[in-house]
Amino acid sequence: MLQDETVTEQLAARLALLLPERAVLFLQGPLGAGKTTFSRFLLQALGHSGAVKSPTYTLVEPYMLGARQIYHFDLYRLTDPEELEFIGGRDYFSDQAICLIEWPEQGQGFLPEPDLVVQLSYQAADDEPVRCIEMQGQTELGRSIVQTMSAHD
Ligand SMILES: Nc1ncnc2c1ncn2[C@@H]1O[C@H](COP(=O)(O)OP(=O)(O)OP(=O)(O)O)[C@@H](O)[C@H]1O
Repeated sequence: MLQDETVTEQLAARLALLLPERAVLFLQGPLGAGKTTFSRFLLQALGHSGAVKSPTYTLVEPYMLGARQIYHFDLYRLTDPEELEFIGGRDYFSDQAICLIEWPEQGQGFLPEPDLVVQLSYQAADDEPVRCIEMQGQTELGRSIVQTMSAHD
């Protein structure tokens, strides 16, 4: 699916409506593909107002939105997945929370199975950047989210 910011915002808003209190989302794609932008739109759709801090240095940024706990991870700077242990990773993942995880490849072996993989890609074509977002459901929850979203495409 081709994406500009408005389409990305709408997609994130639709996804937000379908997320239960506990879900694990992997946000994958190369540098600059739009992972943080997608996270920002999703957090805003879940009720966050104001800036979204990039958790590149802190690894994780927590949000309490209404009754919902959300953890936004950026694991780009993780050199060893075991570092997640030191920041209390297992507690985050066992919580009743929505975990948005950028660069999940860096946490391999330590992260829970994702419900949904959001794959973002970016290509420069004739000066016009072309962005795509694909969603893949990996659990029953993830598959039902993808099915519901595709039904309204
Ligand atoms: N759907 C979109 N439409 C237009 N511009 C976008 C879109 N998504 C992201 N951008 C722009 O692309 C740039 C990179 O986006 P972003 O920081 O979200 O990428 P990222 O994948 O998180 O990068 P990194 O891996 O470096 O953290 C930003 O300038 C952002 O405004």
